[in-house]
Amino acid sequence: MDKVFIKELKVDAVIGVYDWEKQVRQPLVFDLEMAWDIRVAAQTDDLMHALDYQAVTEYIERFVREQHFQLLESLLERLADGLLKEFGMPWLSIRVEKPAVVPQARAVGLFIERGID
Ligand SMILES: Nc1nc2c(c(=O)[nH]1)N=C([C@H](O)[C@@H](O)CO)CN2
Repeated sequence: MDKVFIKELKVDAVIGVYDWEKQVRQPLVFDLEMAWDIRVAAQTDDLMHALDYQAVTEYIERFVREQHFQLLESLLERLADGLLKEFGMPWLSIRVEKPAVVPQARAVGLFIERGID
């Protein structure tokens, strides 16, 4: 299946298990791949038939701004569910990095795949 992707989308979030993390916004970096058959969009040259990566980006920014979780797991599971329902892609993968929060590592994070490719 064809894929639409978003790479290194930076969004500030209130996220974390520790008290200090509930008082600040920390950067998260998202990479997404979303399955989408691009042929109808290509034939019609019409955004209406495309998976609009700008609209997906704005959905993620709004979701992360409005929802506060302790675990990245909680954020990612709900975000994936929301994207599948809102945009109707059959499959997606999301990778999220929390940079510089664990001093020994450049970044930590998660990678999930949901739906059917
Ligand atoms: N699997 C996870 N491990 C940890 C998380 C998380 O969200 N998922 N979060 C933390 C802290 O909030 C961390 O970001 C600061 O040390 C620890 N481990």
